[in-house]
Amino acid sequence: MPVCCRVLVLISGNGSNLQAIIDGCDDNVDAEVVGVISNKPDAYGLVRAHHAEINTSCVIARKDERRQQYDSRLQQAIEQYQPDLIVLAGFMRILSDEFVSQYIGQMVNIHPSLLPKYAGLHTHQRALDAKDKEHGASVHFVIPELDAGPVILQAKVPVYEDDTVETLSSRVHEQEHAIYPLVVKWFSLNRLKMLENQAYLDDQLIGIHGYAPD
Ligand SMILES: Nc1nc2c(c(=O)[nH]1)N[C@@H](CN(C=O)c1ccc(C(=O)N[C@@H](CCC(=O)O)C(=O)O)cc1)CN2
Ligand SMILES: NCC(=O)N[C@@H]1O[C@H](COP(=O)([O-])[O-])[C@@H](O)[C@H]1O
Repeated sequence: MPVCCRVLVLISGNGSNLQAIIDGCDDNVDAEVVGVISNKPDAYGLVRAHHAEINTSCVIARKDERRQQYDSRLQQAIEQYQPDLIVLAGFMRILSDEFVSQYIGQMVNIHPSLLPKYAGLHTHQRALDAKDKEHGASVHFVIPELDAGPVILQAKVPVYEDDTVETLSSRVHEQEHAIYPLVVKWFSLNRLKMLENQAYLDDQLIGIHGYAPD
């Protein structure tokens, strides 16, 4: 029985969020990680995918390659997996506007801050420098503007006076691993409901016109 939601995960590094999503796609979730794409050949997330018997691809940036050229190769790799949901999980490349515009509503990202605070890089250090009392993680839809897409789910953590980037990022990571699998489940349930509604409408059209649209 094919799953309702085919999930493709893009990574650049350790893949702890990938692992949380793999572990979260259990019998209670009608979703499956069908592939992992990395822009770094030594990303440990590729090892995690191999252990889970998930197909992988590497799309490595070439010297002096324009962003659009890279994205075109990335798109070819993505299309092989025919995903319903594309999950950026520590994928450390800014994607071109035309590339992202093809996947609006189908591509999500996890960002280590309480967006709209601290878009971009080095978020934990920035929160410490600002002496913030709270920090966290955000899952958002990806749009061309960096880290500016509609937020789907956030998790907050306290910031302690003796925190370092290491202690704070570890506390944020724990919350990331809780919320990202929830977002995958939410997206899968929404897709299932959409497919059921479409089937209902097709049945109604057969009743009215004697046929369903192609
Ligand atoms: N068009 C978009 N692309 C990406 C988004 C987005 O919202 N819109 N989210 C990012 C993820 N991200 C933070 O969550 C992020 C990733 C990478 C960078 C960045 O500056 N990358 C540099 C290279 C850095 C490196 O190689 O270490 C770059 O691409 O030049 C900022 C934020 C994913 N893409
Ligand atoms: N701007 C993007 C960004 O910084 N993403 C961050 O990269 C880490 C990847 O960890 P992982 O490889 O262990 O999932 C995560 O903490 C994620 O929030």
